[in-house]
Amino acid sequence: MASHASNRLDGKVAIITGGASGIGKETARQLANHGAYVVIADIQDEKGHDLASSIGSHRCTYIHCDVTDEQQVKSLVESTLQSNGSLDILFSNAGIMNDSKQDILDFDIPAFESLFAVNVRGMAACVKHGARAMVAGAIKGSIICTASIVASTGLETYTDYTMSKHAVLGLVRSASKQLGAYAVATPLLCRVSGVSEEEGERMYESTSYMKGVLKAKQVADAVVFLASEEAEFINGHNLAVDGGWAGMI
Ligand SMILES: NC(=O)c1ccc[n+]([C@@H]2O[C@H](COP(=O)([O-])OP(=O)(O)OC[C@H]3O[C@@H](n4cnc5c(N)ncnc54)[C@H](O)[C@@H]3O)[C@@H](O)[C@H]2O)c1
Repeated sequence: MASHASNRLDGKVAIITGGASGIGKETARQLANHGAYVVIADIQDEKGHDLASSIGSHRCTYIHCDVTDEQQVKSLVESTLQSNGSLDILFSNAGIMNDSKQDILDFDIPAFESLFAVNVRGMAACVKHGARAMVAGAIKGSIICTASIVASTGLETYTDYTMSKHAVLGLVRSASKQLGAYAVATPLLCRVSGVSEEEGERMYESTSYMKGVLKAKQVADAVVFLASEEAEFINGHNLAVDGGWAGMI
């Protein structure tokens, strides 16, 4: 069982989509360590259940939720409210990349549609139902979406992924205007990878403007900050956790 790092998020209830792996998994641990009750939502049931039990049933649970299905997203929010009485933090993080390079000359439209179903439609469904719950319950909550550095720039490849992350930025910018007084909505970092973690780290180290490479924990730390009272007046902001990369291009 993980140790309790602080009470910064005591009494807060969080949903993390795509919480069974990678950035979502690390964030689940961090939010729980800071005192939040965490609902991990994912389609990888075994990994999700294992993670929830390693964090501890008093601080975490797993719910199967495919974000491409709006009904499942709605039920996820409803059951979180029913079981925990609140929804204070929504980390909308589930996202995928296609295996193919998706160069525009060989653009695979069905693959693009499947990717958009998760990265864009799923993200919008989560923000919609999370925001509805917060507005209805007069909850001063935080909605945080994982975007990408490719939300602000183009790539030679992965056109569909790049398009989807631009869309996340548009979603957050619009939602933050509409929800204004109620929500903090912040897209986070991204880098593109089709290689192993170690290979990726070596690759990205050469493009980094800082010593070392970006780790999931550093993104999770930013989420903890955005979800905390200290970030109360941050709204509609595109926080780049990228060692200064985006500012240099
Ligand atoms: N890894 C990176 O370098 C990086 C960098 C920046 C941003 N991102 C973005 O971060 C987010 C998390 O990615 P990651 O790198 O941790 O990848 P990951 O594959 O480790 O985690 C993504 C999780 O999303 C889940 N998921 C996929 N489809 C889903 C669906 N339909 N419904 C619910 N859950 C679903 C997966 O099962 C997985 O557990 C994504 O939005 C990704 O685009 C990744």
